[in-house]
Amino acid sequence: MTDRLPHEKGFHVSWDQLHRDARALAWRLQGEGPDEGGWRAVVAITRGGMAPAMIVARELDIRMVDTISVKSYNHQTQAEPKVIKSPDMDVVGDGTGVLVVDDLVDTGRTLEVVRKHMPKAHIATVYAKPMGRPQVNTFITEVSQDTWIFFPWDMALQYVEPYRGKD
Ligand SMILES: O=P(O)(O)OC[C@H]1O[C@H](OP(=O)(O)OP(=O)(O)O)[C@H](O)[C@@H]1O
Ligand code: HPA
Ligand SMILES: [Mg+2]
Repeated sequence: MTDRLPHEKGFHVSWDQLHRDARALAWRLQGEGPDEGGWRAVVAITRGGMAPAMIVARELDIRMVDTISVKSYNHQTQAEPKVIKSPDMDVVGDGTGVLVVDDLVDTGRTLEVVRKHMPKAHIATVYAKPMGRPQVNTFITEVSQDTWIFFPWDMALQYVEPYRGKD
C-alpha cells in the first residue's frame, strides 16, 4: 500500500452536477457504438460508477447492465487493485460494443485491470485526472492531479461559519 501525494484542492460535486455531467457523457456517447445498433451493454465499475452508469443507460435506453467490482482505495490511500466481482463474460465477451462507465479515472490503475477483462470495451468516465487520461476513451471534465473529487454520496449538508467573524 502506497500513500498518495497530498491533495491541494477539493472539487465538490453535488447530485445535481453529477446528473448534469453524466447526461453530458451520455450525449457524447450516443451514436458512437461500433455499429448502427449502438451499445450492446453497460458495465458499471462499482461502486462509484453505478450512479453515472444508471444515468447513461437510461439516456441511451440500454437495458443490459452488469457490474465489475475493482477495489483500489481505502479512503485516500491506494492499494493494489483487486477484481472482486467480474461481469457475465458470456454477455460482455471481449468488450466489443460494451460501454464501461466509472465516476472518475485518477491514476488509471483501476481501468488497467478492467481493460484486461474487456480489451475492446469503450471506457467512459465522468471526470478524469491527467495521469489516467490515456486509459479513458471518453470523459467530460478534467481536474488537476492534485485535486480530490468529493462525490455527493460521500458528503452531507452542514452548517458553515460566515466569512466575517472567523477572525
Ligand atoms: O484511476 P484510479 O487511481 O484507479 O482511481 C479511480 C477509481 O478509484 C475510485 O474507486 P474505489 O476503488 O475507491 O472504489 P469505490 O468506487 O467503491 O469508491 C473511483 O471510483 C475509481 O473507480
Ligand atoms: O479524487 C477522487 N475522489 C474520490 N475517489 C477517488 N478515487 C480516486 N481518486 C478519487
Ligand atoms: Mg470506483
